Amino acid sequence: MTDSSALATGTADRDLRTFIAGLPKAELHVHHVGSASPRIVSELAARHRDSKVPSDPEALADFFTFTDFAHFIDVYLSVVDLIRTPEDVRLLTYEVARDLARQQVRYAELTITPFSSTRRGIDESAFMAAIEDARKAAEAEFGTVLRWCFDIPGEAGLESAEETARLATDDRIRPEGLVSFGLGGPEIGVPRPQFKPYFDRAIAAGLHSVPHAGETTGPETVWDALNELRAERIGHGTSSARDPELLAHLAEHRIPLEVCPTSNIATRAVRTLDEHPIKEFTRAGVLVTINSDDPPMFGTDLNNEYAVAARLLDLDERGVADLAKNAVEASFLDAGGKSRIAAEIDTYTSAWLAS
Ligand SMILES: O=C(O)c1cccc(C(=O)CC[C@H]2O[C@@H](n3cnc4c(=O)[nH]cnc43)[C@H](O)[C@@H]2O)c1
Ligand SMILES: [Zn+2]
Repeated sequence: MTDSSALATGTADRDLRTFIAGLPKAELHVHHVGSASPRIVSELAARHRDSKVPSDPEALADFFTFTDFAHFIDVYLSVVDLIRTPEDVRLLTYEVARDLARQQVRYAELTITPFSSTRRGIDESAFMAAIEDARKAAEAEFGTVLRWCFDIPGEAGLESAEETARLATDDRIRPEGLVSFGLGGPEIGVPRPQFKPYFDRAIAAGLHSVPHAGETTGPETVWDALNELRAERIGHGTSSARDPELLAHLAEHRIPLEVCPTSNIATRAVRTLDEHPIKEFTRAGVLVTINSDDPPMFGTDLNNEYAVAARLLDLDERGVADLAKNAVEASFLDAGGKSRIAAEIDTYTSAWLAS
């Protein structure tokens, strides 16, 4: 783990970390390829030796040190290049689910960029079969429920938007686990409104709208995501803190932010953790959810992100449990699924506090 958590190592903090490790959780903003652990990356790099990605896990830590957001995307795409066959896709998905289950993640919405795989020659039906096979195996073997968000890699242009919308809305292709439609990649020079027709199609097909916005650009991008793409949650939304009217709107309309603190430092979207606007969000009454984004690439995991948030928001166990319940509330689970995980969080917290 990086020292991004900057937690003091006192007994109370160790206890809080132990509490977090056992707490049932939901993860709403985590990328498929960005979740490949050093072990998975090494295995894939060993399978595909012409790649520039190091197969030595130690060398990976250096490789995963980013100078800025553009450098991060460059490195990200070199890992995408390691996923070449349906078997690679299945391995990645299944192992990501195993890592989530180890952290007591009961439910995760995994952001997948199918365009990046289909344009590299993976057959679309084989791709969908691989993720679905891994999803069913993960639920049966680990008890972790996975759902998919298909995102447009914005910088790849409208061709990628068309392909992603087609894969997400064609009943003969779209996978059963698909619940939402997103937009990722760089924001600078990639205006959100151009993607409106694709989001309209996805929403008409029953998918939820969850674009990234305000990660590397200002609050106007978040407004565009709300007004043009009909966003129901915002990926990151970091720059919303600069616009009090926007914060009030997010709070009033219960539009959750998917906050990923360590990611924002690793990509240099925010300078230091102490400057992270998470406290402004909670103060304004915005529903904050805690997420890990691309955990191994950022030297973190979801448990560490909760510990970071607990420090920044000065939370005890009950406060952390409330954050975990925010994610359940903001998820696209049905009412029964939400109540089950929320009840599990309450039972776990009460037992912990009574012990
Ligand atoms: O796949 C391609 O061929 C391709 C061509 C041009 C551009 C792109 C992308 O921009 C891919 C971006 C990729 O990054 C993912 N991602 C992961 N973490 C984040 C994040 O914190 N913010 C934004 N995007 C992120 C995203 O899901 C895309 O798959 C691809
Ligand atoms: Zn993201």
